[in-house]
Amino acid sequence: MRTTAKSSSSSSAPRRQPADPVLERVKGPEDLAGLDTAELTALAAEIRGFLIEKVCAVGGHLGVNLGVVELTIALHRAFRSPHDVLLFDTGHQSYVHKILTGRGAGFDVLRRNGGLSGYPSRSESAHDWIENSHASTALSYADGLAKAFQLRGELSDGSGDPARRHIVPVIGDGAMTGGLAWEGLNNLAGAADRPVVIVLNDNGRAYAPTIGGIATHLGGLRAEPRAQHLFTDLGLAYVGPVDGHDIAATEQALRAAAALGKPALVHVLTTKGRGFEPAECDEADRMHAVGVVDPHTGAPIKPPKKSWTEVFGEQMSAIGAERSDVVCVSAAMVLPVGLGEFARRFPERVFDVGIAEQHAVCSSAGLAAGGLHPVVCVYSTFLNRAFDQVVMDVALHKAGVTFVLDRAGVTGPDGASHHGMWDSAILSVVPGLRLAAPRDPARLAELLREAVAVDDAPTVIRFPKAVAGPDIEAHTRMNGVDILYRAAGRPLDVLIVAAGVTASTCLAAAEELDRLGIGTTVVDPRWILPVNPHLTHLADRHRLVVTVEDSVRSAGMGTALAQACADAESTTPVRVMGLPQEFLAAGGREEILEGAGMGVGDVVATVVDGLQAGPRIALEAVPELLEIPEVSQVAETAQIPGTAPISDVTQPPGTTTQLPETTQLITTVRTTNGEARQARSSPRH
Ligand SMILES: Cc1ncc(C[n+]2csc(CCOP(=O)(O)OP(=O)(O)O)c2C)c(N)n1
Ligand SMILES: CC(=O)[C@@H](O)[C@H](O)COP(=O)(O)O
Ligand SMILES: [Mg+2]
Repeated sequence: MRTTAKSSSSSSAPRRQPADPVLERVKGPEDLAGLDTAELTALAAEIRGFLIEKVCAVGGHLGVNLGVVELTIALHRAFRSPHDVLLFDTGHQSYVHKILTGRGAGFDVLRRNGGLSGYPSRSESAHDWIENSHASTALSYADGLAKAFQLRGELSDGSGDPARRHIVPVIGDGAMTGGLAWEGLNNLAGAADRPVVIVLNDNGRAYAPTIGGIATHLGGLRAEPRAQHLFTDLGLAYVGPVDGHDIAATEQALRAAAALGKPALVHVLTTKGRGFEPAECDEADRMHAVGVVDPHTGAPIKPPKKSWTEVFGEQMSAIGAERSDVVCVSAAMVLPVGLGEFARRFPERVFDVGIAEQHAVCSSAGLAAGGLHPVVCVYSTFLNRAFDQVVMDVALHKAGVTFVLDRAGVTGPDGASHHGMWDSAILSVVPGLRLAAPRDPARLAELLREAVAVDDAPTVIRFPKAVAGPDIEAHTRMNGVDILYRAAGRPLDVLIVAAGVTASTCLAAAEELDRLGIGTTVVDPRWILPVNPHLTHLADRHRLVVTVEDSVRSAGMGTALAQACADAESTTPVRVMGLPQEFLAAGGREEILEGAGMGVGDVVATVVDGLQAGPRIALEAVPELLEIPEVSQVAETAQIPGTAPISDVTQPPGTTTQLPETTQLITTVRTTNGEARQARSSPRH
């Protein structure tokens, strides 16, 4: 079957709603059955108007969903969800599905804390079988479900038995560039007795036009549907290509595929951004996803401030001009990761490999072996997929590959799957790997250059989805550790170790702690993993260490430092602050950080609590403390302009830090000859 794409009548503003909107009559997918052709056409227009109005107001995946309006209506007419299983790959195109399954009212709080998720969500609806957002998974889910339903006698066999279920994964052409999709396809195609209806939503783009042989092949099928094609060669029935904006034709194709009783692929052609002129004309990505934008022009409402992504893009471009051996690798996200300028200036040195993070990493090991220095630019959450390649193909081979992880830490509206909170944990176990977290734009520039200078190990730079704040100058740098704050005239009560952008929170906390009379030192190790050995020396000099990082606290910089301190027989307690080992919901970045106990007040409270709970030494009882040689060494190197050197603020004999409560008075100290010794002092009341 072949249909011709209708020309789109696009608008640049929400359409006026008719007096008796069809959409209001559609409370669930079952209400679609009774609609005639004119009503279905009106419904599609109303849904488009709804999407433009709502998504422009709150932000979200606009162009993506405008492209699947008719396809989603056809899917819900051809199949009986949730009895039949609709699986939206990546899940960013599920807005129309949400509208048709009774969730339209939630769009005012789309992607907000407690609001409607931007992706399928099982807690929202029985119509959502999976809650994905990482691409290329739907065919594997479909394969597993088909096997389960077959064993349970529930899988459709094409006979039309209403008790049996169809499984219908909907996957984009971009997602088809991911290796996992082909692993799923291989299994589906090899099981002639497990009919699954694969819907390939081909709009020719991921963000940018889809790359590689698959894209070429799909383009060939668009031009000449009767051409030899690999889907039938693999064993799948092929239906299409069909105009995905023609509801009747698409529904008919879906029904035909379902009746075959064997695995089939329906090739549906759609236009990303369909019906909204600013999106249809947007060369970059057809307004794939937007912030809050004008519903008429598509222009951002607030002029965006310079983001970490932009700072990185500028620096990367400058490095590209300095070093002809530096190349960049992106997994279908050249513009979102900030490589636009680099790509414009050095097009031959940017490789878009498709949505293929594993391949991005492994092929970068090849680029390094070939004498280049690759910089792999991905969102933090998507690196999870390529962990094995980081370990085996980069680290084991001592390949000089730099990873730049955008969207590290709390991201915000995309919710649980998109927070880049696992990178430090998984990378902390990779031998030889160095991980840096810049606290400000100047450090990003500096660390990126340090990273690309390493040619015998993986290096990683992580930064968040946020506005890049002002530079925070250090008072001094000691053995690679930046000393950001040292309370003048106060004892060495607490060492706060700030990872990357948590520096500003820690500095605000230090000022508050100063008001409480607590002697605080704030340092930024810049390279947060592996642990800089100097940190354990600094830890030794303080009564308490508090580490702060915007990644999961159970394994990262803090736990590594605690372990290093224990290995060095330091008795200074280490309190680790970071994100809980939980899936964090959507919301504003600051809101989520506060909710996770990562605010200024939380740092202050942790310090106060730690000092109250930890060991206290009245120094007259332990005169050896003052003889520890490193103290004077620290004093030599650590003088901070405008503040006292660290040795000057070490407590003189006979003094104690003024904290309000009675505390434990036994501790182990290291003496000048390196012995660990238990020291007792009399309680202070
Ligand atoms: C593993 C992974 N890498 C990157 C992304 C980011 N991403 C989201 S949508 C998208 C493009 C998807 O293209 P396609 O599957 O064709 O869907 P379309 O947006 O065109 O409907 C990308 C790269 C992702 N979600 N998952
Ligand atoms: C679906 C997906 O993974 C991307 O579209 C992602 O939502 C983009 O996130 P940003 O908006 O942070 O670029
Ligand atoms: Mg696509």
